[in-house]
Amino acid sequence: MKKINVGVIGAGSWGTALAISLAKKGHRVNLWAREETLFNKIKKSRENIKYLPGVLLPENIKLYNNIDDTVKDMDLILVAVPSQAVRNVLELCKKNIKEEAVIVNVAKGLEKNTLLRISQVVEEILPKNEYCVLSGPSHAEEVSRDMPTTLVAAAYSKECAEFVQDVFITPKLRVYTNPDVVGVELGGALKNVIALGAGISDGLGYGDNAKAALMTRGIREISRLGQVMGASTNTFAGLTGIGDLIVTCTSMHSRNRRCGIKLGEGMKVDEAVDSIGMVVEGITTTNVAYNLSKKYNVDMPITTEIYRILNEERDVKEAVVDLMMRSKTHEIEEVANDVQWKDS
Ligand SMILES: NC(=O)C1=CN([C@@H]2O[C@H](COP(=O)(O)OP(=O)(O)OC[C@H]3O[C@@H](n4cnc5c(N)ncnc54)[C@H](O)[C@@H]3O)[C@@H](O)[C@H]2O)C=CC1
Ligand SMILES: O=C(CO)COP(=O)(O)O
Repeated sequence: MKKINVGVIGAGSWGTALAISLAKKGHRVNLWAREETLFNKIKKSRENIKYLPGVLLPENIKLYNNIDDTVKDMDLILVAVPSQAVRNVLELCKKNIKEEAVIVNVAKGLEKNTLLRISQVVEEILPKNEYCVLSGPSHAEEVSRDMPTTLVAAAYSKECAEFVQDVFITPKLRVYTNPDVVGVELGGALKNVIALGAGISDGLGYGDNAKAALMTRGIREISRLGQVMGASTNTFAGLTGIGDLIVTCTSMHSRNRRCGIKLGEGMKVDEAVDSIGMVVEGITTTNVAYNLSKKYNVDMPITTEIYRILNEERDVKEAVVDLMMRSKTHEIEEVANDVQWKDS
C-alpha cells in the first residue's frame, strides 16, 4: 500500500505503540507529546520512558510538542488520548486538520455528562471528516514488541474501514473490518467496567470461577445495552466484545484490572487510580454506563454494583453477596426460541 502521512495525537502508551507500528511499516508519522518534559526526554533518548519504557522509536517518527504542527496536512489523524480529552484536543487543532483526513479513534470510553460515544463527539467537531474506530484486544506493551495482535476497524463506510485496514495491517497486526461502529465503540468502552470488577474479584482473593462468571455475565449485560442502542449483538461475540473483555480481565497489563485489584484489596478509589499513573477509563465509563442503563431501562447488575463501589462507598464483599443472591433467573432468555422445555 501507498505510504501516507499520519498525525498521532497522544504520546501515551497506545499512541506511541501504534506510531511505532505505523512507522515500521514505512508511513511518515508525527507524534504529539503534550508534556514538555516528556517531549524533550523522548526526543533525546528516542524512548518513551514514562509510558512505554524499553521500546525505541524508529527514526521516521517526528516528535512534536505543538499539536497544530502534528496534524497539519496529514492524511490520517490517530486520536490516542483518554476519552474525556478527545473533545478538547480536537477543538484545539481542528482548523489544521484537512477535510479529506480520516479520523481514527482508539480511545475506549464514553463522554461524561453528554453520555456520547466518541464517534458522536468527533462528528460534532469535524462533521466533514470520515471516522473510523480501531479497537480490539491489544495491550500497547505487546504491540510495541511486535507480538501478534488483532484489531477491528469499524466505520460507516466500507471504503473508509478498508483504507484503515490497509494502513494499519502488518504481519504482526491483523486488522478486520466491521460496519457496526456503535457495537465496536460500546464493546471497547464497557469492557473496562467489567475489568474493574474482575480486578476487584482478584483483589478479594476470589478465583477463576468468579472471574469466568463476571466475564460471561458481563458480556451479557453489555450486549443487552448495546442492542437497545442500535448495535449488532454479533459484534459483542467478536474481538472488540468478548475478545477485548478477555484480555482486559485477565492481563496484568490492564490498568482497569490493576485498579480493580487495589479496590478489592481495600484501597480508596482516588488512591487506586493515582497509583496506576495512566488513564483508567473504566472509572468514568462506569458512571456513564450506569446512566445509560437507567436511560434505556436495561438491567445491568454488575455495572450497577461497580457504580456503587465507586460512588457510594459500597462494601465490595457485600456487592458480591448481593450479585450472588439476586432473584433467580434463567441463563439466556433467547435460548427459549431455539430449545423448548419438555414440560411447557
Ligand atoms: N494502553 C493500551 O494498551 C490501550 C489503550 N487504549 C485506549 O487508548 C486511550 C489512550 O490510552 P493510553 O495511551 O493507554 O493512555 P496513557 O495514560 O498511557 O496516555 C495518555 C496520553 O494522553 C495524554 N493526555 C492525558 N490527558 C490529556 C488531556 N486532558 N488533554 C490532552 N492529552 C491528554 C497524556 O499526556 C498521554 O500522552 C484510552 O482511551 C485507552 O483506553 C486502547 C487500546 C490499548
Ligand atoms: O484496551 C486495552 C486492551 O485492549 C487496554 O486496557 P486497559 O486500559 O485496562 O489497560
